[in-house]
Amino acid sequence: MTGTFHHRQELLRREAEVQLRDRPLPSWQKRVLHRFAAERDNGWYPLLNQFAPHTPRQRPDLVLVGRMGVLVVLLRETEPDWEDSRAAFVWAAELLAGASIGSGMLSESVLRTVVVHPIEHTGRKGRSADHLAITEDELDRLFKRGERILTSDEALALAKHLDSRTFDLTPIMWNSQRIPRQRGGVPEVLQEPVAPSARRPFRDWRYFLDDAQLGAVRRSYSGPAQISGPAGTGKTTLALHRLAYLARRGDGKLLCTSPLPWIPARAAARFGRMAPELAGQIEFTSLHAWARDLLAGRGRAAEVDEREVRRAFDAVWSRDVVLHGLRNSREYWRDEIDRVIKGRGISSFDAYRTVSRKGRGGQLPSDFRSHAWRFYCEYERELSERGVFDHNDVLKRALAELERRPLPRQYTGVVVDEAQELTLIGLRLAHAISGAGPDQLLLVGDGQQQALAGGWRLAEAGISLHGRGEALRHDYRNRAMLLERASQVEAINRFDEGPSLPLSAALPVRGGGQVVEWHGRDQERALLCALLALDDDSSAAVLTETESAAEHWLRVLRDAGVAARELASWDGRDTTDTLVGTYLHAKGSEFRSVFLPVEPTPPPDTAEDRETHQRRRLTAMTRAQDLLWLAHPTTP
Ligand SMILES: Nc1ncnc2c1ncn2[C@@H]1O[C@H](COP(=O)(O)OP(=O)(O)OP(=O)(O)O)[C@@H](O)[C@H]1O
Repeated sequence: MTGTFHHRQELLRREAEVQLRDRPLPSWQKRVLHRFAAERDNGWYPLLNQFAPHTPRQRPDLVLVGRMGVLVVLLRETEPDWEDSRAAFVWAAELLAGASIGSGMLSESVLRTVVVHPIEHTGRKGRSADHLAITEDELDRLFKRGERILTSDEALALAKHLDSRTFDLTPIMWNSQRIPRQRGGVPEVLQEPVAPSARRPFRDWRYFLDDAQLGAVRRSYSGPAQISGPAGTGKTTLALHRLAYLARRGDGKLLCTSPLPWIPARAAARFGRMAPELAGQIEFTSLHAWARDLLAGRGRAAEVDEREVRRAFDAVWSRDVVLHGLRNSREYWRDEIDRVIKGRGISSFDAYRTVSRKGRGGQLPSDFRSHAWRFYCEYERELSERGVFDHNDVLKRALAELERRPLPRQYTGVVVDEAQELTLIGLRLAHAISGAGPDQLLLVGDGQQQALAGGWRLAEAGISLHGRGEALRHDYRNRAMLLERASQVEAINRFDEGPSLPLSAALPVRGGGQVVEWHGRDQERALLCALLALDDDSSAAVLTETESAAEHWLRVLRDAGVAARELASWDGRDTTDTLVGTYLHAKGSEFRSVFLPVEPTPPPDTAEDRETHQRRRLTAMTRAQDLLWLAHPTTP
């Protein structure tokens, strides 16, 4: 078998020798081409640049399409400039744009740039941000390593697509007209976008996007833009692809940030699985960490002493008699200060008196604002007496610092994920970091998943979308049954900026799924049994409303011998441990199975607490891909 295989490869090599005999290529380049041509029976289709060996500097000499993707090959005696290798990549990527294969549109992640040097090359080899550099004797590496992204039919269809898009590339050793269609039909490469359907197999997000996603990845936005869409519709996926797209078209830095501190690390883990070579060009950091680093870099105090801040608040709270009477919730008044007064940068009672408090409760007496303002002033006094500042102060100071002295070098682009959780000050800071120029700011979010108090409008931060908003619709995460169940949660969207869709309007890409509505007495036993019955490779999470319930379940799981870890500190890397954490910390994550036990907390007693609870519950439910387990304990 092996002998026959090598014999066949030798025949192909010789055939290639004959075909390329009259091309004025240096002999080492011919050897490389012969080697590539010999891989045809393994489903590799080479396309040679018709100008080779006088290929323009910023073009590939060869493009090779196979099941492992598309190789953009530069045959060079010396190391090319990074601009040349990137430009060759972008040239091939533009030819590929719009190629729809089977179940989706191909993303640029199927392309890799390879620089092949003659054997005597002594310069740098190996992987860099822009390409892999090898010598001709190492070509086997290209064929033997890597995962299969495409079927053979798809590879052929893609090779034909490239052939049809340019006269610069010519097939070697294969001919689009002559290779017969294989039985079962070669998928057509369509120019028309095709919406994904449940009938198609589920594909890898790194290589396949839908037309709405790909359109937004490649679109040129003349100013700030927004991506919205219900849970699981691929907003973060799109944002990561866009970061890669922008990174490949320039050498500037990009920033991927979020008001929720754990989101950027999880996004970075995903990006690393998609385009590790570009990771150095993108900063993944929370907005607070970014602000702190800016201040520290400019010699300004920036560390928040959380414990002392809590003490300052508690001191005022313990003295208060009025606010307790209006609403006896420490969290509510903490939010009023953090999210409404300081979070909006309000610095006078007059401004506070008239500010809109959308979603913050209408039943409070009209003079509550003067009490809340006094409370806030006392809190500020406590902070200054203790010589500390809180997270809002860090954002405010960073904003003032940027106004005083802008960044020496602007980011090429800034993506803010979970943008609905920003405070107004946070939004202003993000805008100040990015600037308002073309492609500089992309806000990604979903108002139906808003978990923290908000209530601002983009215009208050000087941002205007002017129609630069897209809403995604196809849910790639939640199987149909789960989506249907989660859509029953009445989660009100208070973040009504740009286009948006409720979860009930999302279209599931994958059918089926399992929703278990457990009724019974012994919730712990039932949950453990269901968890232990999962397949070994099933990622799972137990999600709770409160921190204390999360701690409880972590203990229960560990006591039962289940490998479990805290969700709050999880960075998104693959793990076989069951993750346990709050609904809030579940943002930016997903699991095959999600368990939602019930906890002994009194139900929310105000309309806005109920709203927040519903939005958080919707977020928690939509973390599940295949199985959603919901507890309904019966009292003894
Ligand atoms: N075009 C696609 N093809 C295949 N899988 C996709 C596609 N787009 C997204 N996915 C997958 O769908 C899941 C949800 O994507 P993502 O996390 O980007 O959604 P999201 O809209 O940001 O979700 P949420 O708002 O709930 O956090 C992920 O597993 C992602 O890999």
